[in-house]
Amino acid sequence: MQHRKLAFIGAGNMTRSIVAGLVSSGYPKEAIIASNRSRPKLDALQEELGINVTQSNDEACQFADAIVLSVKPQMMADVCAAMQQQTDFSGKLFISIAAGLPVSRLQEMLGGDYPVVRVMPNTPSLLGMGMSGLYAQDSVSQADRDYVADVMAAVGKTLWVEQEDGINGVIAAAGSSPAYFFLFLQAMQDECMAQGFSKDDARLLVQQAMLGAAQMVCENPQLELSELRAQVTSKGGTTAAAVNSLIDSDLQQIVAKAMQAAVARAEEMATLF
Ligand SMILES: NC(=O)C1=CN([C@@H]2O[C@H](COP(=O)(O)OP(=O)(O)OC[C@H]3O[C@@H](n4cnc5c(N)ncnc54)[C@H](OP(=O)(O)O)[C@@H]3O)[C@@H](O)[C@H]2O)C=CC1
Ligand SMILES: O=C(O)[C@@H]1CCC=N1
Repeated sequence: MQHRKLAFIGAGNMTRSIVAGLVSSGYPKEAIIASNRSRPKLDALQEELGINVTQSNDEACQFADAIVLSVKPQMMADVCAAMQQQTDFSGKLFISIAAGLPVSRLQEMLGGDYPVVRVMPNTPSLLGMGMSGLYAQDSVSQADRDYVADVMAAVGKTLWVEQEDGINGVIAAAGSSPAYFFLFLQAMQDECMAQGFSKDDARLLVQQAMLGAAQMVCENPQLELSELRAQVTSKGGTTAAAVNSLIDSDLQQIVAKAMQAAVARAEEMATLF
């Protein structure tokens, strides 16, 4: 992989997840810089990961060949407007991880048709277990595409989408979805506790079941998910009772509605910011 100088503008949860994954995969820490409005997150990144940090977005931008735009979508316009006053963006590659903001809007914010790759990552990148969707317009060079794909592959799996609105589908399926799984597990943990387990024991039970199930999914690509479920479900047994209860409560529809809400919000954000 090329080790271009890489800047992260905004050092919040997602930057931390990607940078930690990158550093542990061997990306040189001297080649990474992060900027942030306030100091504490920068100090933690410097101390724990050894990367360069600054409170000046301009300094980060000037240091780098590739710039990851990692502030909240509603902050993006102001951040880009301020940076373009101080820095010549020629020759720089932009990587936006912001939900909702299309390339055309990002280029407007940047003040020119600079190459932009949109990436929709998720926080398990921290552990090298991320899932990122990528999109670029045809004008983005193969070298730039390969670089961004390599960076994200260092922290997890990647999937290119052909159409830009595919990124909103990635948000619903992978960017936001760790939160759905955490919510599901929390509900299970709460019920375990209601059934008499301590909080720690309840967590152990549900997290290990989730991990084992996820591993079985990954290691059996030839088996449909419904088949894996069938293997747990004895006729007239306990799993059938639980699964039928979920089906009767229309889990399928609940999940579909939640994912559609994520897409709708991403579409709305494109009009708001
Ligand atoms: N969290 C997630 O799971 C995912 C997030 N994303 C996207 O990643 C982006 C960042 O999200 P996330 O990391 O969760 O958000 P956070 O709020 O954790 O991080 C945003 C960071 O930006 C900093 N910031 C705000 N204004 C400025 C500024 N003017 N200059 C420099 N830094 C600034 C904030 O600093 P301060 O500490 O001072 O407030 C904060 O640390 C968003 O666009 C989001 O859509 C994409 C996929 C998944
Ligand atoms: O909630 C959000 O908007 C961001 C994008 C995907 C995950 N977090």
